[in-house]
Amino acid sequence: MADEGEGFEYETPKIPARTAFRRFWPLTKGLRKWLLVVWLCTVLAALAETEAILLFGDLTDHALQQGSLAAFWSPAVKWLGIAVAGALVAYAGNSLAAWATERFVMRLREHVFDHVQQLPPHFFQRHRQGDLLSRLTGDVEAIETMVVSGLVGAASAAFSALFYAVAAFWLRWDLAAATFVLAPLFWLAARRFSGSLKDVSREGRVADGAITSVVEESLGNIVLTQAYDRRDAERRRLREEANAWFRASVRSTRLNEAYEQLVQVIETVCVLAVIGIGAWEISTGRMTLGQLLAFAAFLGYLYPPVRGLAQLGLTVTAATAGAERLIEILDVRPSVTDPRHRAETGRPDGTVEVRDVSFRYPGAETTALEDLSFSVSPGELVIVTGPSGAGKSTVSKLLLRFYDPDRGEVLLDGVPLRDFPLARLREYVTLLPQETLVLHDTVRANIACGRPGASDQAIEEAAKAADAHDFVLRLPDGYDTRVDPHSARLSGGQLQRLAIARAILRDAPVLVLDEPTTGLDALAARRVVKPLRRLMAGRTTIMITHDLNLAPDADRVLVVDRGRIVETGRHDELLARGGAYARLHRSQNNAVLDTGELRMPLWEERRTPAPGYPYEYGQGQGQGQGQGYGNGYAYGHEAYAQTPPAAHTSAVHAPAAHTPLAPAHVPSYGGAGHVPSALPDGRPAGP
Ligand SMILES: Nc1ncnc2c1ncn2[C@@H]1O[C@H](COP(=O)(O)OP(=O)(O)OP(=O)(O)O)[C@@H](O)[C@H]1O
Repeated sequence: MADEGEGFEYETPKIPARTAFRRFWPLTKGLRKWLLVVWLCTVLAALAETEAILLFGDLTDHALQQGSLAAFWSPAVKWLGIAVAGALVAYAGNSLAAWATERFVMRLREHVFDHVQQLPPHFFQRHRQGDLLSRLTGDVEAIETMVVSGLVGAASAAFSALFYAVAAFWLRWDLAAATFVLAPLFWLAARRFSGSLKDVSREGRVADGAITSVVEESLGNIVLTQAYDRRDAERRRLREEANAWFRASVRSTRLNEAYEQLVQVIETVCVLAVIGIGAWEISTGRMTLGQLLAFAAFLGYLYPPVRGLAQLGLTVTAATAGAERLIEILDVRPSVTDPRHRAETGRPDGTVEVRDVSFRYPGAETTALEDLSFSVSPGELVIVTGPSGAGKSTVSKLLLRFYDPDRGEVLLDGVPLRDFPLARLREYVTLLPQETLVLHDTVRANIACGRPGASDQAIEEAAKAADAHDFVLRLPDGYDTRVDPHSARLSGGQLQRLAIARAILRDAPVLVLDEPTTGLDALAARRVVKPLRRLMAGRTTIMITHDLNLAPDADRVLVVDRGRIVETGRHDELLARGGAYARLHRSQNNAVLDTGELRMPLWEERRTPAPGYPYEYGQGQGQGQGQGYGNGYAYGHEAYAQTPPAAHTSAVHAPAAHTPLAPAHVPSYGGAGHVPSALPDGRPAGP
């Protein structure tokens, strides 16, 4: 198994061809009988060729040398019949071989792809995507040349070589023996070249992966490239990798060509030896010209398989370099697997408990989480916040069971997550990740992937609940409009609303939201709040976020720092405490103030005012001054429905001198002046 604990780069293992072959041979299961048929076709084709050669000798001696047309017809008809039968057999054999090899390639690719899809997040952070692509394409094909074509080719070549050799011996054993003395020269030549060829193939495969990576990364970063005019730098990066590939490719061609030419020379020596001995035999009357030509023809047929065997050795050696790269991936074990004894549970209520959890990423030096404990009751909203690198996203990875904790346990309805079948667990716990994940497919398919097989009506209802229906209908083909991850058709906020629709359709009892508003501008962030609320309603929600605008809604806020919970409580309690949370909140609000007018309406009042807290909150009931703001106001608006209005109606204190949002603006936002008159540390909020 690849050691994940050693560091951040994996070392490609060096593997002998035999080990690589054994590793992939099991994938030929079900194809082997067809490979046998292919081999039989090759044997039959070789038999047909042999018969044709013998008929050629017969024709030379009887029809040509004696000038007899009568002696021509019978062998000619036989020859033609054999040629047609041989052609049919060769056609069937080659077609079947192509079918079997392509099936193998598909099977191998699926096998590796399946495996890669189970690998933990850190694997993808440590491997370049382009390199993985090249392994799934070029390297997979290289293995085919070793396992399927290689094997069938070797078996066919070995049979043909043996067969023609026997035929040559049968025709003239002494002449055959003389030529066979030279046969080991082929083997020596192949041996001489194989080591260098393996090295150069390895370099070529690595360079190929690097080129794909550079192209992939560069295209992914095209905006940065163009905006900063990094074309030269990117070209240089490509050229560096391409140079490595160029050198490996030229060296490989040179080696192959040198081997080819050397073999040609050896063959010429053999043919000259045969002609020399043959001329002497004919001069002494021990051989006819027909026999000599037939013998030479056998040699002509014998050399390709002998050469092929040696060449195949080289091909297999080169393919081993690809096999090494695939085995390296296949040896990385998924960090979590399905349990042996599955918990028999129905749909959980959604009680989540994180119990004394510690966790360190494979290969990392420090722990990401340390003795973390908290629990969430069904339907509760818990916000996990903290500074960057505190371990917030790691919590989400453990809740989704991308990893198991090193110590402690994560439980759902009292059952450890590791006892749930993975597929079932991911049905019960839905992740809404930070980056909006979009399939290259239609809008409909993008929503439906939340629940495969969902009806169109269910999809549209989910889209309506996510406030996506209207903009989807405005797309050129409505729900059948195709989108992709870099789609310019949809804004970040719209993509996020599609993701929310997908999560609504999935209807899991537990939701993990990882920074659901990060990366969105203020207006877009506001527009997703209402759909987010609909998504969270009635579900256990753990929201990981820096954005504390939703914190007043939370039943509890956990402040995580350096992998530990440093504070826990309700938003207002924590603010009143004036500790880590209050500092985080303050720093965020400073940033909010910096962004000026647009963000102001995002200021939100608490559900219950914190006594003694130096803030003064504005009201949030304003609705619908333009859609963006209307939704923004929903931040507070839906919360009001659940809490007595009196609790939310602190006076608006938004003096013009304190804020870029002058009083004149306040009414235009529906009176929602959530404007602090002073910062928590007592400084005035305005300039
Ligand atoms: N794949 C990884 N391998 C090793 N260490 C990692 C890996 N991913 C995260 N870490 C480390 O674990 C710690 C917690 O990371 P995490 O991503 O959970 O932080 P976070 O609070 O979500 O940060 P941010 O708010 O910036 O997203 C950090 O020190 C980080 O460097």
